[in-house]
Amino acid sequence: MQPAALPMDDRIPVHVLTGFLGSGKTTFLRHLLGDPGFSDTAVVINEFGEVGLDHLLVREVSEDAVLLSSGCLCCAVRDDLISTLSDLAAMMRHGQVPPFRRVVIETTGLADPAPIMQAVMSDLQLRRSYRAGTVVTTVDGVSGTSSIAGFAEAAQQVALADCIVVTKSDLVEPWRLDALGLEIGKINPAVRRLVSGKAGMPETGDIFEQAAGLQPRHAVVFGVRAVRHSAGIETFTVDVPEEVEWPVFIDWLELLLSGRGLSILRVKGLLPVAGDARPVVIHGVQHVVYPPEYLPAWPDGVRRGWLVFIARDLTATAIENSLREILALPD
Ligand SMILES: Nc1nc2c(ncn2[C@@H]2O[C@H](COP(=O)(O)OP(=O)(O)OP(=O)(O)O)[C@@H](O)[C@H]2O)c(=O)[nH]1
Repeated sequence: MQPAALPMDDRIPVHVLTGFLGSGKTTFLRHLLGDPGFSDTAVVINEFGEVGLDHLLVREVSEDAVLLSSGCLCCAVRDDLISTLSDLAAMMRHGQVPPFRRVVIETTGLADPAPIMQAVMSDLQLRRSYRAGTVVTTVDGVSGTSSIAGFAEAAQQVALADCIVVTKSDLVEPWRLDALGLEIGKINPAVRRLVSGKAGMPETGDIFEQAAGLQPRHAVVFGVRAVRHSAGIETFTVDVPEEVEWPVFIDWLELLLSGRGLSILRVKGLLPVAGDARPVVIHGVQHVVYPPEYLPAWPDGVRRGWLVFIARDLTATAIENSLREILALPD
């Protein structure tokens, strides 16, 4: 006798997009949201740092991004995540947000995805509306091997992935990608692996599940106050109130990351640059400074820059003083 078919689970899947600091989560998420099949996606972004940048970049492709003051999802603000998801479900029921068919949580670069999933799925109320989805982990093609070897967080993100996207393939030789693939295989042998790069992003249709629908999307963003995370990693923000000369700044940043890239895991922010009215988006990941990008306008119309650093075993004061000196910033 054939077993009876299981009833369809029509609850909304909650997917987690994770990956180590600067590995390309937001870039990949923007690529996903640019696919019409993902337009009915609610996005929850959790940032590690005093000021959020990712939601500004995601808003470029998903207009309804909202910033919530919060902390790291895997260790500090699980209750906020639960109430956000519960509010979203209620708002959808009441027609206050466009209907969505999936939720994607972009974690911080240091998050452990397990407690995030567990928090969602162990809440009886939430389980009525949501089911556990897929964990997708971005692994940096440039620095992935050293991050996996040096940071338990990076290895854990690989271990728990259902799908891994190796990013930045345009920046590394194929043999290095193969070597990284071997490292990934040692931790998570069965995982599905995709490769992406600026020149060619992977087909995204079924990355979480078969995408469907063309509804408007809705995004909710978590921001974070300064917190101390594991393994001596700290985050701090330097305000840049005055415009800066680009050549002076970029020389300073390149010098800093080439010398201290092992300690400075991530730097990002918005900069007011002389001769350009737009906010210049700064990205540095370990030793690498990425080409600047631009936002069309300043958030809230205020031309005021800031840089968030995520660093290990490095005093914030040293960097702040050096930046203030080079940019002639007030104390
Ligand atoms: N050349 C190249 N650059 C990339 C690629 N993916 C991401 N980047 C760049 O890498 C930098 C960091 O990318 P993000 O998408 O912000 O990384 P993230 O994982 O969201 O960063 P955090 O949220 O701070 O952990 C940015 O300058 C991106 O433009 C890629 O495939 N190729």
